[in-house]
Amino acid sequence: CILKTSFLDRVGIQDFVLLDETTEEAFLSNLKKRFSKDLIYTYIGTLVVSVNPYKELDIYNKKQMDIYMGVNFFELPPHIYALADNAYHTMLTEYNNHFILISGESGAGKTEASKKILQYYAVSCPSTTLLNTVRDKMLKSNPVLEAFGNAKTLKNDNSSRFGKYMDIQFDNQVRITYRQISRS
Ligand SMILES: Nc1ncnc2c1ncn2[C@@H]1O[C@H](COP(=O)(O)OP(=O)(O)OP(=O)(O)O)[C@@H](O)[C@H]1O
Repeated sequence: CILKTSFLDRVGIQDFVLLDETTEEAFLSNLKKRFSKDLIYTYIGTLVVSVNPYKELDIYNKKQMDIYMGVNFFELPPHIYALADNAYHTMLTEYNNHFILISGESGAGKTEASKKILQYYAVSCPSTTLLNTVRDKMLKSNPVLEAFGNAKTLKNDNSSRFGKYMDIQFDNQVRITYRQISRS
């Protein structure tokens, strides 16, 4: 069971900050060790390093979302949901804007990561029937954007041929009220 495996995530070092040696070899060896056990996420403090698994992992579901909801960032094994949850809850406590910057080479998994984050917010944020429309639009806009803006390249069969800036706004009851996507 993946859920159990996640809890018992003891393969390699979960946070590169804790590596004894700060060499490229030690970094890559830790990443490789974790990747061989399908542990694609590793922290560097509050950064998340993600390696594209190129296969479906059973770590993106409602059960996993519930586990990460409202839990301290470092209490559970590294996950993109922990990052999303941390940004959301820091926004609530600090009353200011937050951004998640996703970067990496073509095919690294940036688009997929952004979708996982959106899905997390769609499921975990409070909602109403009216606001569900915003949520649905938020999730359903991706295939349309990809249909027009993606193309097959040597590196990625579904490569985004545009930069993406997503703006998600919340009302005073921290419900998603608006989402805007800008392309460049
Ligand atoms: N977390 C993941 N789990 C399973 N497969 C993934 C994951 N992330 C990426 N992939 C696979 O890798 C492919 C490429 O990922 P993605 O399109 O997100 O890369 P990208 O970094 O956005 O690339 P580009 O810069 O070219 O747009 C996806 O179509 C998907 O098949």
